[in-house]
Amino acid sequence: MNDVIKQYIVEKEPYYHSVTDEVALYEAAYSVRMPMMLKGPTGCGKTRFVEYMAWKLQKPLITVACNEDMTASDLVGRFLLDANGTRWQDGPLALAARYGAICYLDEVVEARQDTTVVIHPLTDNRRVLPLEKKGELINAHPDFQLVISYNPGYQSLMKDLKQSTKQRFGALDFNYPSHDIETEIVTHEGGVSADIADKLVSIAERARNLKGHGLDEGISTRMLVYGASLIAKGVDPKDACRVTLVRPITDDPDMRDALDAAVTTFF
Ligand SMILES: Nc1ncnc2c1ncn2[C@@H]1O[C@H](COP(=O)(O)OP(=O)(O)OP(=O)(O)O)[C@@H](O)[C@H]1O
Repeated sequence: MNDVIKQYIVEKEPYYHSVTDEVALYEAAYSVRMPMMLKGPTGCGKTRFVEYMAWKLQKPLITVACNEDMTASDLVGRFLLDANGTRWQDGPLALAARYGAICYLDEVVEARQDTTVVIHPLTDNRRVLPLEKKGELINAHPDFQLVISYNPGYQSLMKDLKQSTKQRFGALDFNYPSHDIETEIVTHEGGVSADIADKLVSIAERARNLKGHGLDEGISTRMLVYGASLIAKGVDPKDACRVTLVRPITDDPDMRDALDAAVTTFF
């Protein structure tokens, strides 16, 4: 394997608790190098899943957190000026395509429209990435795969992937895990007892019922792990819940009261 890409190998097995058959489905998709879309709310395990899969498949993983200022050049690369003149620097997508990594574009819908143009020829049978400024066409390495994440809750008509983009991907649905699995995850990741984790998950379940009734998004597994990690450090559970579960998610006083009530039911 090329030295440039070696640093992106996931050395240690990431902790990932599977939820259904997503591991087998992803393996099958990777075996035919199908571009994949991981759909689901924030903090429900999509990034951890792709890290785990990269480790399992022993393929390097290059992750890009997309944002609205991101341009196609940020993905593809650009000429840099240094003491010796100009030199080309591959962007993360070019690196992955050239040397054979899994490239994970987190929340690609946030990026500007011109970025979707560059992923199109990579995600059909051409599997090429044109570096227009450099005048080069990269034929993707056989190990290359593109994975994107997509949060259906955030999309509006103004900002969504076009059908011509969506239809280039296979998709896996993610959601908050079932009560027992989420309890195991919070126990493991947060370093608390199963009893405490169980209470945190129960609070989240109540809050998730408020989604669409005052809350835009549910309390995520990530937030529960944060809460657990404060409790594991000796913070009073009620305070830990306020800091990690209630305050970040809403400023609405009525919603905060409703969430506080859920916290006091369990702690
Ligand atoms: N199935 C799971 N197995 C192990 N850990 C999990 C799982 N689901 C969630 N987690 C925990 O929740 C945290 C957040 O998950 P992750 O970062 O994968 O979310 P995400 O869906 O990628 O969020 P975002 O869309 O905001 O990037 C992880 O760091 C991990 O601690």
